[in-house]
Amino acid sequence: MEFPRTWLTSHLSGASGSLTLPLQNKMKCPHPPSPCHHTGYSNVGQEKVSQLGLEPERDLVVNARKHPDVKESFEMNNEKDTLYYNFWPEESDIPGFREFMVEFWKTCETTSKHILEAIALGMGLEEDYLVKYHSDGINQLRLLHYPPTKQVELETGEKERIGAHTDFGTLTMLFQDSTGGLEIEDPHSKDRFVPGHPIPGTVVVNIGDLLMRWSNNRLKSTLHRVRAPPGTAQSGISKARYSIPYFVNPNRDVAISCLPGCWSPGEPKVYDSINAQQYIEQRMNPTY
Ligand SMILES: O=C(O)CCC(=O)C(=O)O
Ligand SMILES: [Fe+2]
Repeated sequence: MEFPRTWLTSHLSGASGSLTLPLQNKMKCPHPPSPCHHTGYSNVGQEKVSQLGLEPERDLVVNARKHPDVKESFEMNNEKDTLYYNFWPEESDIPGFREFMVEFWKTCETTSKHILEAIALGMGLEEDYLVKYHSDGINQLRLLHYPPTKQVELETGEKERIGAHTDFGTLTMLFQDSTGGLEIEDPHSKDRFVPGHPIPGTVVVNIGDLLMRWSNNRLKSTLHRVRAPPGTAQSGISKARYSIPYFVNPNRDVAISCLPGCWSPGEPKVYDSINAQQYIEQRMNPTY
């Protein structure tokens, strides 16, 4: 999918500017301790993204957390969300940031609805079939900054920018800068990751777990991660990376059950029905 290049450049650099604020300013809007209230600023080492919410063993979670992701982030939800409301930096520290982000969030929401319409049509459903389950706008915009890190530590996996995971919700629109390092697992070959090279002016669209469940595995939520950028860093220190995922999620009360047309006696339902919010919270819990 193509976005106007100037729009993308100004949003990537403009929004990411908030992460270059001094730490004491960023800490005026800290992420609360609850993993599910996923808004505000998280410093390097606070979050560990993984697949672990799918496995009950607590010691695995504790182990994974010994190698936290080398990234900092600022997350915001719909301004109208009264459950998991937003935390903002002080206006005087970064004038216009809040207004800018709210507009950015809305532009992404409009675009996401077009993508949902296209997917519904492609699956032989009414154009608004999926959009109507997304009317509350439970979407999240996330600014990510991966600071410069020793290249060798990223190459060996001793440190991770973001560990291998699938996204939780319906779909993700991912804006990335030109640094590289995003890798996607080949759906036909387990553990083989291929680079998701940045293409100027485009946004990567990931299918999330809930859409995979909805579609009875016809649409796949692929594992992805961020490792060392390609090429050799002369200094031994890899470049910083900035990216902005926009996570599109169903309304909290939606029961995700196999979509009409995605199952038959010859193609039985793979998943039980699950509540959208319950699934997302199960995945969020081990991350903080
Ligand atoms: O930085 C990236 O490109 C990937 C981010 C990501 O996968 C996520 O936040 O879920
Ligand atoms: Fe992701």
